[in-house]
Amino acid sequence: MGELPGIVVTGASGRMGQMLIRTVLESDKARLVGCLERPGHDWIGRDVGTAMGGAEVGVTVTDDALEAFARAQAVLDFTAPAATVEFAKLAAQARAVHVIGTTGLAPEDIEKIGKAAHHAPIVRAGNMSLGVNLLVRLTRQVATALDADFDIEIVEAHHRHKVDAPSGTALMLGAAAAEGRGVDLDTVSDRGRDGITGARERGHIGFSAVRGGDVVGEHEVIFYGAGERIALRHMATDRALFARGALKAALWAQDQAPGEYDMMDVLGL
Ligand SMILES: NC(=O)c1ccc[n+]([C@@H]2O[C@H](COP(=O)([O-])OP(=O)(O)OC[C@H]3O[C@@H](n4cnc5c(N)ncnc54)[C@H](O)[C@@H]3O)[C@@H](O)[C@H]2O)c1
Ligand SMILES: O=C(O)C1=N[C@H](C(=O)O)CCC1
Repeated sequence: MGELPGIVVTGASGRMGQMLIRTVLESDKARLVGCLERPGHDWIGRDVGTAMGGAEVGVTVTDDALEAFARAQAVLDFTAPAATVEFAKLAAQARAVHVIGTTGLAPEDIEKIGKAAHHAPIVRAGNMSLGVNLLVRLTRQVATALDADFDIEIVEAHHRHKVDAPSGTALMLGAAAAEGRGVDLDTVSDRGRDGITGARERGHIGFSAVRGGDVVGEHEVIFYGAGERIALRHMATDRALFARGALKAALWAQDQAPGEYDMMDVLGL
């Protein structure tokens, strides 16, 4: 049997970074070959196992992305938009699979990532869980079945540290609802209502973001009709869910041609 695929985790000290490192270390299908943090971070030069408060694992945290990617088959990246755009370029250069969980990407970031995908497979999703990706499918299906007599509202809740809103997942759900209705999300999106907003517009899709405490991630799509309502809901209770999905994506993409993929492709939904 050949060597197991080597994985680099970016944003090693982050909430997701640490979860990804644990998931790779516990896996019998992959091995951890590198960990990245931003320049100047106090984990640089330390063994990542001891930096996380445990035993040594023989992987030193670095800020040299290209050197680390050159030793890897895949990069698991849950960091921040500017870092992810740079990592897409470098992972493509190293011909390594790039799994992107980072949310809050601007359209121009996504365009740059698309260019990098000409050289290596990139799997990008605002949510790596099976349940949420199934919820996306169900949302599209319900939105196709119901007309604009039903008002669609998407409500999401996350921990107090989250920096982007609406969440990447909420945007995936909104895109699915818009697709089901055959409309363009950008033209029907209602975000951040405040003040004298006027009555709700028929056919619009509303977004509300709640932030607080240690909520891992909750999403609800509600179709409000006259005298009835339908609610589709997902609750994540453990970040390991996203890390397992990311590793699954990295292993799946080893056999794929360069290009852009999402979790629907990975999960075969
Ligand atoms: N797709 C999913 O399933 C999913 C799940 C959870 C979180 N996320 C997303 O993942 C991202 C990270 O979330 P988090 O809660 O772990 O955030 P976090 O702030 O805890 O971690 C981000 C880490 O990235 C590091 N970082 C930033 N710039 C860097 C650079 N240039 N080089 C190396 N490291 C760098 C930071 O130092 C930090 O350690 C967010 O965009 C979040 O929305 C996605
Ligand atoms: O903790 C976060 O941040 C999460 N971000 C993703 C999103 O924006 O949807 C997925 C859920 C957790």
